[in-house]
Amino acid sequence: MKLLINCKELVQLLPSDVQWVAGEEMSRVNSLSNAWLRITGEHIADFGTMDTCPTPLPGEEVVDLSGRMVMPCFVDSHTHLVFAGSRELEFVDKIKGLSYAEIAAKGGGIQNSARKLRATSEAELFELAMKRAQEVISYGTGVIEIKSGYGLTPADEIKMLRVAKQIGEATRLVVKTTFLGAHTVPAELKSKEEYIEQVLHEMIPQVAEEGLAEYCDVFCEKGFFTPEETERILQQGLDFGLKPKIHANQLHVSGGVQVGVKMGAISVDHLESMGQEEIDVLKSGKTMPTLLPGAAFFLRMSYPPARDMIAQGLPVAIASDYNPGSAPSGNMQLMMSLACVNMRMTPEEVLHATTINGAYALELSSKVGSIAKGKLASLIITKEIPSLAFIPYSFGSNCVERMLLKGEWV
Ligand SMILES: N=CN[C@@H](CCC(=O)O)C(=O)O
Ligand SMILES: [Zn+2]
Repeated sequence: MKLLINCKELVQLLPSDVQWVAGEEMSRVNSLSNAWLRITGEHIADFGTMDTCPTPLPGEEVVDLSGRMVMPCFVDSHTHLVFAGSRELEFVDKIKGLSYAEIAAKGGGIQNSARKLRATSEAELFELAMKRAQEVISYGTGVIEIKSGYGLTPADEIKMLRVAKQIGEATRLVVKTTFLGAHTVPAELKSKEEYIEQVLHEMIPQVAEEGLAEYCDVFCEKGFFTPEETERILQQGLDFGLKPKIHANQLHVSGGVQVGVKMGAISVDHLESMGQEEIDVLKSGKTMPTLLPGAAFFLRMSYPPARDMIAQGLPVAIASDYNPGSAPSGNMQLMMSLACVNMRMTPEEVLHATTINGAYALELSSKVGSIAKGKLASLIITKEIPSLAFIPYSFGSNCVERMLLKGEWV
């Protein structure tokens, strides 16, 4: 048991039955000043203001957090954390003027990561991913989604998902895994149809049988997979118990949002290219629009229209998209800063987007994403900072002093 006392503020109090926070509501965050919080096992047992602070129980660890805020951990609902090697030479190509599509066309991009991943053993991949996992924890992440998609063969996709699962076993992170075989067509195959057949009839059944993923994702984009192909793949996923997610509308208005909502996708992610029609479609469904400001920043693309979406009553989640090509950072505090500066979201809005709305995108709203009795005690203890707004304001700094994951210090 642990009793945190003299907390400057408990930030983001929301009952466990709140699934997401949308529209105007995103601008308000419930907090409690000068507070205590008790942890029993992995969970938040209770909390209140210091005038009601209970007497510590025998053997209970009491921690004085004067000056520090306590917040729910970040929920990073979209990452490609398992990868081999880096792609900084492509970064230099981009600086010199090549586009994402041009780099992909000359064998770079996802193909480059696939070559590197196939040449890396499961044990090495695990070591690399563990370092990244530890780094993102130090920046406040406690729940993370990890995709496959750099293997592009049955064996290598399976290898990636096994490593992703191992990260959940070797750390106190909550890990959710997503099969993204349809990330691109591997260079060695002549026809896309041949690869789609492999995804449908070899990869999805095997991933499902081994229980390696909960979600199935497709890169729905010109030059990658069409909306019709996306639907076929996601339907096969559904038939095998994998729920849909989509990489949608990153480079073009791709039709991905429409397919996602039609298929009941848990989230559609990226959304750099959006029109009113896509916003209207999202309003008609329960799919979480997930914005990835790190990718827009790194690829120097226009940002998703977060203000329009929120003004029209939608929720939005923010995730890092941590990957070696388009977003080589898993720092969710930096994502908050990018969202505030480039999408004009307020600190309160980005807090909802990186906690409870990310939790919805992983079907975990009743377990994480806010401070509530019974939720997991996966919490950020900040440094001595003046306010919530200081976190996105002080971009590039780490405002996290310590992390508690599932009730334990890490
Ligand atoms: N857009 C597709 N997939 C990744 C990037 C993949 C890569 O360049 O390695 C993304 O989410 O941005
Ligand atoms: Zn991605």
